[in-house]
Amino acid sequence: MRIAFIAHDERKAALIDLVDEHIELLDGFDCLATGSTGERLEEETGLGVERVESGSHGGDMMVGAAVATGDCDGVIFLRDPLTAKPHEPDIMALLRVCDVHDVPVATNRSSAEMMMSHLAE
Ligand SMILES: O=C(CO)COP(=O)(O)O
Repeated sequence: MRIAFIAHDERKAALIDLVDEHIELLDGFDCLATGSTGERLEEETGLGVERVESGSHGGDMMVGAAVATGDCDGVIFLRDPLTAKPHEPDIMALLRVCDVHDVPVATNRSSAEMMMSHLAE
């Protein structure tokens, strides 16, 4: 099971909380994350992740490529819904490729919790 984690700066604390709460479950998974999200997850939760570029530098597209090639089984992407991002097209492309390949993608804490509960079963 390979899961990708991404959070915009305003949502990183929420993602860290979520990962912390499910750290035992996640330890058994292969985890992928965009640059600063991965750095903070490693430092603040101890979760081992494969880090790709920051979202603003192509990281969302790298996660999208993993989805397209069947190398990613789920994406937790806590987006900031209140701030426009210069790399919005990359974000939309990632969400689209998840839909194209029917890979679950959670974009807020509640849906991410549901994905975690499902993975725990
Ligand atoms: O910008 C991002 C997602 O669009 C996330 O990138 P970082 O994890 O490097 O902050």
